[in-house]
Amino acid sequence: MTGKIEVDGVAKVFGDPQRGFRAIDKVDLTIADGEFVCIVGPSGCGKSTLIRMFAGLEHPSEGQIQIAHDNPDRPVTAMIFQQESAFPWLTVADNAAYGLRASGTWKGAESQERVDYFLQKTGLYSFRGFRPDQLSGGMKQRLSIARAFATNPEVLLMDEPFAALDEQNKLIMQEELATLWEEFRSTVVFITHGLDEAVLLGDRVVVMSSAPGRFIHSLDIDLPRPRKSAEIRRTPEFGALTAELWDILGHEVRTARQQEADRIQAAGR
Ligand SMILES: Nc1ncnc2c1ncn2[C@@H]1O[C@H](COP(=O)(O)OP(=O)(O)OP(=O)(O)O)[C@@H](O)[C@H]1O
Repeated sequence: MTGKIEVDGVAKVFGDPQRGFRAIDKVDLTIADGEFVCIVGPSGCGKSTLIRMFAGLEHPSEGQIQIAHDNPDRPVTAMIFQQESAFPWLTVADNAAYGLRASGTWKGAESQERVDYFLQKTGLYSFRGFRPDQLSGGMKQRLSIARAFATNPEVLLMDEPFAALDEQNKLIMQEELATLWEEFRSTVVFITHGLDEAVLLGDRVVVMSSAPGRFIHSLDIDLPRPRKSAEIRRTPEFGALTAELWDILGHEVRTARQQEADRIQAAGR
């Protein structure tokens, strides 16, 4: 195995293996240890299905996914979803500690220190006695980030984590995530619809085709780090990379829209 994550000939068919819906078609991908990879693609191309397979929540119909588990003291993956995932009956502090406890890697005071550190980093420390329903949407998503980082996973999986946030909060969260990641440099797979978000955060952006999803392009993002959102967005390089991505993706989005229209028409016949 050469990468941290190896995807080898993976396909996903929902329903009957022969006549079911082929969501992902024979994809190959290698992600290096410590690499931040963003995946973009039209709606319905199989991005969530793919990341769910990385998390072990779905299984490939063909091929295999291998994630190197190099350190048994660390969980292999932690996932952050688009939707809030805090337990409403637990305090902020207990929610943040939950991942560590659930993965069986809780080590008393040392773990508590780690949880407190990430509560501080995400600006939630003074809210640690609150319940999730006393937090705003942005704060709840910061709680998910604190919980995931606290587990110190070998691979952090993020499925459109900021999609439900308003634009201002999204910009702040992107920068906060970039800063946190630059400190820890775990391997990250990040699904997004935002091309600017992908260029701002990623070392590499992988583009998926319309369904059935395949990888059709991989773009290295050589922008210097640390990346400060406001500064980097003003650079010509940022604009050029975002435009290059849209040149490739725009065609796929139009194809996906046509597929959708054809499907609706066929269903109405
Ligand atoms: N459990 C399932 N059973 C049947 N079909 C499914 C299932 N899960 C996903 N699909 C289908 O597989 C395709 C890919 O879905 P997926 O959610 O992975 O796409 P996506 O790229 O993440 O979409 P979006 O960007 O809109 O979130 C879609 O057509 C979806 O309807």
